[in-house]
Amino acid sequence: MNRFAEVRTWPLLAFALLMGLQAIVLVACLGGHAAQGWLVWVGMASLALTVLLAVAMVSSLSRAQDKARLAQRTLEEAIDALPASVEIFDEQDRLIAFNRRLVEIYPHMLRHFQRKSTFEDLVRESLSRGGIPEARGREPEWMEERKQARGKQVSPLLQRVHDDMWLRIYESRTPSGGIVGVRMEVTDLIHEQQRLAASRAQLRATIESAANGILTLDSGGHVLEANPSCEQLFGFTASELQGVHIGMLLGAAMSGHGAAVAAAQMDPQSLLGQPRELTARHRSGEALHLQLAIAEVRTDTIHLYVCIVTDLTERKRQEERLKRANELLARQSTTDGLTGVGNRRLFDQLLQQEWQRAARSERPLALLMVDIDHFKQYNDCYGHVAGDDCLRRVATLLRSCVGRGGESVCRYGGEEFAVLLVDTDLAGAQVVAQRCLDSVRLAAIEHEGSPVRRSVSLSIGVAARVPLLGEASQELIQTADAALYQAKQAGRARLICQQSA
Ligand SMILES: Nc1nc2c(ncn2[C@@H]2O[C@H](COP(=O)(O)OP(=O)(O)OP(=O)(O)O)[C@@H](O)[C@H]2O)c(=O)[nH]1
Repeated sequence: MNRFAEVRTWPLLAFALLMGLQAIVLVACLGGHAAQGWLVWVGMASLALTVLLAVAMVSSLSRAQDKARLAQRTLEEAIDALPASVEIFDEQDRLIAFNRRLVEIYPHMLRHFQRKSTFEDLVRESLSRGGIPEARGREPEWMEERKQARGKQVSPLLQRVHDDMWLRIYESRTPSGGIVGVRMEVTDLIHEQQRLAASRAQLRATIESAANGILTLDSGGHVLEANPSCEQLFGFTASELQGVHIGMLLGAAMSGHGAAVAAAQMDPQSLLGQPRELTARHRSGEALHLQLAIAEVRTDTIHLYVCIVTDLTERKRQEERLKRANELLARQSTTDGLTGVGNRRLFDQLLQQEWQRAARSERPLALLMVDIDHFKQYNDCYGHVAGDDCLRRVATLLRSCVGRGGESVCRYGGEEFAVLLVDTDLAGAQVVAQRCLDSVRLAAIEHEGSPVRRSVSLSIGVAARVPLLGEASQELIQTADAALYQAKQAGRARLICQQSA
């Protein structure tokens, strides 16, 4: 229904009736009934009514025209106010109407729009100006394709025009065979899409070439994507990894029930926060040491996790090797190379450390200064190589006598050993010293040149005390040394105990 130009039919019917009545009157008059006065009156009345009706119809027509003009102006203004361009072509594809936006999009084409040009003329003009970049170099073919598709497109056309402006073009055919076209400018949208595509490509390239493994997980912790580093790290292809739960991947260092429990407990949400170190297994079964950092990505429509996996396996191996080398170095730096017991440096450290500990705890600390008797004669008699061997044997015997792994036996210098006994008073130290004497005696290491007896013997000076805070540890050494001197003086192969002052 046309809301703007409503035409009423009853005035036309009334007009026709009145005209008929007048015709009847006219026929009656001409037929000799002129004398009939009432007939004249009827004729005049119907004439007057006809005139009134005609006047009413003319004014109604004029009002209808005003209404129609108003409606058309409203329509034109509304179409002009649209943010999209509107163009209407008749059935011969001639432009018959367009709005202001079309001129804004193609200001250089105004002259052609006003001339009621055909669509083909307009497109040719655009092509001649190079206004359609996608057609450059193949204008005739492009024109043909465009004509073929004209008004038949199922989805809108996306077209780049002058000044890198992008348009989305909707075309539809009207029932009378014309075409209505609507062009919406989508330059901002396309530029945004281009920027997005560029940054997506950049991100993809970064992920693909990253040295770290990168995994994306769904909200339940299942792998969505894995980069090549991840494939290399775990020995599985990206498609094999897809759908695998993160717990299965990282809890693989365990086996059996433990692994299943760990997998179930490994909720990505619980892994958020500081990067953490985890163990896993390569497809080959090789143990992996990994660092895992997880970030959450949550928008209105997306909820996923991005995991950065760093392979620490080689670094851990190197650290382990370095640790072992350092331990060896530390052991070597405190071990006597000949006998394998502690060296003088270790003895100094131990004495200092235990002296202070004993002072703090007010517990006694004992020291045995052990010297092989007439060792010069031993060397002279059996040679230095045998002398070295004798030193090794005595060191081993001493270690076996002190207990606690014998770690407190140190070579003090030459053929002299020092034995530090923690938490041991003079009586306890005496027992240990006697054990040492007996042990060497029982070993019966031949010593032809000894004036004491025909086997190796020891002289031991024993000292013990509860140290006072701030007191120097040298005091203990001096006392033990003095006791050793006394043992030598008294004929060797014996021990002398001396309570430290
Ligand atoms: N084979 C060997 N001999 C050593 C080593 N260190 C020191 N000596 C020897 O030990 C001997 C110590 O001799 P002295 O200090 O005279 O003492 P001693 O002969 O044992 O006499 P007393 O201690 O008085 O019983 C020296 O001949 C040193 O050369 C060593 O590492 N290997």
